[in-house]
Amino acid sequence: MIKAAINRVRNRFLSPASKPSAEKFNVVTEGKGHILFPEKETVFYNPIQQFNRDLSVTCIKAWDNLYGQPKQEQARARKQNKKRTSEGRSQESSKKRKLSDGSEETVKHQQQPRSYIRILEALSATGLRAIRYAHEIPHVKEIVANDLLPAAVEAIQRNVDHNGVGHLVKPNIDDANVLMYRNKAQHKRYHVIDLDPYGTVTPFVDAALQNIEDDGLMLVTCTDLSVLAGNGYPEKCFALYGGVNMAGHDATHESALRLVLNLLGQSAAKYRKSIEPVLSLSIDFYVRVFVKVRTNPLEVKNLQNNTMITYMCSGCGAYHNQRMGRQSERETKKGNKFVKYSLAQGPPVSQRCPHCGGAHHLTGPMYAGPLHNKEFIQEVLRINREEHTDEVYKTRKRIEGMLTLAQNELDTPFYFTPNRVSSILKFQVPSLKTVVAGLGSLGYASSLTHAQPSSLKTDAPWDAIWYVMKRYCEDNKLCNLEKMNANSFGYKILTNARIGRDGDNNEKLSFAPNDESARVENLRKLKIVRFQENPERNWGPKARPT
Ligand SMILES: C[S@@+](CC[C@H](N)C(=O)[O-])C[C@H]1O[C@@H](n2cnc3c(N)ncnc32)[C@H](O)[C@@H]1O
Ligand SMILES: [Zn+2]
Repeated sequence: MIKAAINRVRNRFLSPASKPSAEKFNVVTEGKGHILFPEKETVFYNPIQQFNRDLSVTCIKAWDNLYGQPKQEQARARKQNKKRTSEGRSQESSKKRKLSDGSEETVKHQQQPRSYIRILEALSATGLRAIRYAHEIPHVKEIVANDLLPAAVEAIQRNVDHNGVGHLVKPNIDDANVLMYRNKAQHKRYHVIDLDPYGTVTPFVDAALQNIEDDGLMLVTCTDLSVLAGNGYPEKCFALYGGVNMAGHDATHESALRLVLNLLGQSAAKYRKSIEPVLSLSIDFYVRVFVKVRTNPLEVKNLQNNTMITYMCSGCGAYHNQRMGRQSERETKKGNKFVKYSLAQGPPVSQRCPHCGGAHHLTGPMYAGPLHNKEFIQEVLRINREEHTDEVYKTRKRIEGMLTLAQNELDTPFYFTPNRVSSILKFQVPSLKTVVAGLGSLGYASSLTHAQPSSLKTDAPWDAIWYVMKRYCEDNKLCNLEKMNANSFGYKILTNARIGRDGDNNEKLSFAPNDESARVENLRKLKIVRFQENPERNWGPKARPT
């Protein structure tokens, strides 16, 4: 039936006699793929997304090395053991080899990794991504490049032919959900599912989660940042993602990531599956998350505790996270350990912010756990450094920069921008290293974030952040209370006697360089490339072609 549909499309748009000739088209090369473009653009292609595609190639390779191949090997070993046991032979998988001096050497049998990876690119447009996966990722067995539009599938077929990857890439015309549910019915699963839609991914999540192999990698883009990170559509954000973003706050881009992960985690739980984010990035005008999915009812029980709501002060930006549930390890009378799940207690804050008196806004629920798996990032960075070149991977430096930042991020949710908090207190912003040193002297860790330049993640509570900022202002005689409006949030913070009441902190606080500030400074000195070089004019999300 699918073949018939493709043939229909092929016959309609591309008669067999009219084999594509490159002269009729402009050729665009990206990575190792070459795409033929008709002069009149009818199918979606955005060159700015090369970063997304370069990164995705590298991440799938990392997934293959860390999880895919080891799992294949385990399965193979299990199969071999079963076979040997049933044949009553020795478990040793080795052979004797005669050496020239007549002695014997034991040779371990090393199996070469076989091609096994099945990839589904559910929303493929030109097929460029699928074609690049075919050219650039080892151990690929099959890639389905699917799109709903006949013109897109015609382009995919043309590009597959032009690239000579017909043995790997299968163009398919279908609604992505219909295709994934049909696959499910036929017990056909994919190791990697890539969802790169216009706008939100929400309509495709349920089907994809049911169509992925255990321990498979799901790659998800959302470009609807006006909803996920803007301040105009809280109701739409809630409807699509089951939570509200931190509108107007510097950390709204991280809350966008956490909302997408919330959607994935909540949806997966319905099918007794859990997600593990291995890399979650806020990039230019979109978010891209990479999650490992597995059937694991025990892990699903952690979802409640791994979900939080966040109270965000509309005055000074202080935030307070509250997990939706509690869990603790207990022991039965017989000494058997078990986990007790219970209700969270609250509210953890009052209606008004204790620092500035501003109103608390409720945001979330959203994902509360770590955004990345550091081992995974390390492998992506290794591949990027050792196996890729600038010639093919034009965004290689940016991958290095962004992932180095991500790798060094603290796991604690959100961040603040010293620039913003200084403007609330109305004094000139201290350097990042000064703020980090101050927090470090009180025993708190800090890091940069990939999501926002000149911003700090810290495990310090807001009491400590405001205390450090206030003391810096006082010690350097920068405060100008007389000139401040007594109703302003800054004035209220500077005159708030509660902040810094802890005498211990008063003595410990120092802005002299320390290990924390040295670590953050070293990272800043790496001259990290966060933004894509030479973006084209008016670059950004692209509209659907008409
Ligand atoms: C943003 S583009 C994909 C870009 C592509 N992944 C790349 O890297 O260049 C989104 C594509 O999804 C297709 N699409 C939209 N809704 C769909 C659906 N329900 N099923 C299948 N394809 C769909 C559109 O025709 C469009 O080609
Ligand atoms: Zn406040």
